[in-house]
Amino acid sequence: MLWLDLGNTRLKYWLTDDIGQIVAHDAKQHLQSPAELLMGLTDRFERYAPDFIGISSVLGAAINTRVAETLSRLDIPFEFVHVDANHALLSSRYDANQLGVDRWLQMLGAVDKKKRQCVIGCGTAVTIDLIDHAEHLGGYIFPNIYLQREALFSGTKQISISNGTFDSIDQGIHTQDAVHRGILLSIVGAVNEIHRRHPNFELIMTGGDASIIAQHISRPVHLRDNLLLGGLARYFEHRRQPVDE
Ligand SMILES: Nc1ncnc2c1ncn2[C@@H]1O[C@H](COP(=O)(O)OP(=O)(O)OP(=O)(O)O)[C@@H](O)[C@H]1O
Ligand SMILES: CC(C)(CO)[C@@H](O)C(=O)NCCC(=O)O
Ligand SMILES: [K+]
Repeated sequence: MLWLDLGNTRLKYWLTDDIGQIVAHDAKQHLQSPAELLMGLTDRFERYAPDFIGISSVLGAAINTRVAETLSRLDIPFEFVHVDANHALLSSRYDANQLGVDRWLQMLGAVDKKKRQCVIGCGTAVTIDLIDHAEHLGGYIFPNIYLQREALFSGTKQISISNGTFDSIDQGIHTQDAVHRGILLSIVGAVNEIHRRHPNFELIMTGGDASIIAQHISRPVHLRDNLLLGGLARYFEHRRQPVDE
């Protein structure tokens, strides 16, 4: 199977074998032209000869249409996932027309009907979603640390920080430190506050910046790579052989 994640910044793909093991994967910046990027990848995908392509896209109808046109040339069945607020494995109180399918799939990848869970996605946006025994209660969306830094850079005269590392939440005594530490604290502080408000929810973190953030959380955090991939696989697996759960 071939799995595609068309995110805000990057296109990711995974090829899995019959038992769900990843045999190839990559992530590429798509710079607003994912259909063109995909076009350049079709040779590679053809060589893999997957029997199905499952897709998560948060790029909107116009781009999805162009992606579908590109994939049609491959002669391999493909399907975009749509949020299902009444899914047997995960229901949701969120407006299903608005909920990003990447958030939903990350939750689907993590959901455990016996638990209370807080799924934190650390990609282009940071998302925090609460799930109570397989019911999505709602969540929060933040700009990630780099977007926050860009916002400060472009909205102020005296802050011209465009590089540096996010490695501490102690108070800074230079602009550079104050900016990086303030931004990191905004996310770390939010997660700690979520934990204070929902102490029985297990913290689960995924995405490229998960480890940068997790180090500063005062509670145990389960770092989960590829939650979205897990959600994609679960979604199509469940559809093939629906189980009564
Ligand atoms: N090779 C890499 N390229 C880009 N970002 C990376 C890389 N490795 C780690 N990161 C970190 O991952 C973060 C992005 O996380 P993630 O990969 O989950 O999302 P994304 O693919 O960039 O965003 P989206 O899924 O919304 O397109 C970046 O802010 C960056 O700090
Ligand atoms: C929040 C992001 C940007 C996270 O990638 C994505 O899931 C998205 O565009 N969502 C739409 C808005 C929403 O989820 O309510
Ligand atoms: K937008």
